[in-house]
Amino acid sequence: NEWPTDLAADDAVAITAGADGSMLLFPTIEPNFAANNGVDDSVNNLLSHVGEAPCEAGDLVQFAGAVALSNCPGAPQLEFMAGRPNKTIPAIEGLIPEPSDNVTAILERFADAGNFSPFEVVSLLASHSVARADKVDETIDAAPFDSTPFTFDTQIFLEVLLKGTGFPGTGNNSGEVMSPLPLSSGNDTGEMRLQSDFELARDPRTACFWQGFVNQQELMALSFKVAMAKLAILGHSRADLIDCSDVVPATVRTPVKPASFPATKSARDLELTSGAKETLIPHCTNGGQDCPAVQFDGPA
Ligand code: HEM
Ligand SMILES: [Ca+2]
Repeated sequence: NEWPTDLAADDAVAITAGADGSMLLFPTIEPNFAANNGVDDSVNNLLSHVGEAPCEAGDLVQFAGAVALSNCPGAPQLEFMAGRPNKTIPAIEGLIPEPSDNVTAILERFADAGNFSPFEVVSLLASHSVARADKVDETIDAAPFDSTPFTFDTQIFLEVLLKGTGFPGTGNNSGEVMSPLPLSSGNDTGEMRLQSDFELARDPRTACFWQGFVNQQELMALSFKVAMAKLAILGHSRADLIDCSDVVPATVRTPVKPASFPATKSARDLELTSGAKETLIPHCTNGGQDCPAVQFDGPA
């Protein structure tokens, strides 16, 4: 867990006061909450900068996330608003969604935290395109969620739709379900799939948004940027902050390849659900299905 983007989200969602840096200010409390498991590397990495940075911890968390992301091809250049005041008490445990939570709980949590829509929740999960897990399965380190963990692309949205075939490392971990690419080879642990990603990709409330991002790089990156701008200022009023986006580096320009099926996979492995049913064709001139028969008896 090396990416401050994860920290940026965890720090923001645990709103008792929002994106406030409390994760850095209480480094022995919040990073130990179960849902923040794995964020310790990012916190340790940033802690040494708390005193030296010309801003408060909350700003540092969001800024570090934006800078980290700029190293990933395909990522949007995030907005950075500065001026979050420091916080004096840690967040309450239980506010960050767990990978074992169901879709209802996840959507309710995001709606409650910042009025996020199901579309915005799916947009934020583009982050899992550049994510690896250390703590879900303690027997493996840096297990990626898609096959391109250094590229901010739409592979995550495609790969989570594939039929799961096995577990990397060990099975039976809380919040983990079978992934389509579980085989390990040398330092490649095999792909890990979170139960929460699996369910969001298949639930009628979110499946269409999830599928809709596959191979829609621009739409995905822009939607993520917009949702992140909202997440980053949770608990703060935009008017109280100063737009310092100019200090966020431009994203590396390496081109991003279109989404593609990993070797051995094809459209046959897709598990597509949608709330949509085949179009009903009207039977009657009033657009409905029930009207008197239009058959008349006669010689013909
Ligand atoms: C449905 C809500 C979410 C759940 C249940 C969830 C769950 C997780 C879990 C369990 C991990 C692995 C941690 C580890 O074992 O090291 C992880 C990693 C990560 N998540 Fe999420 N997450 C959610 C939403 C988000 C959001 C909103 C963001 C950012 C906008 C985000 C960004 C990341 C990143 C960047 C990592 C990888 C960290 C690394 O590679 O070091 N996640 N997530
Ligand atoms: Ca990726």
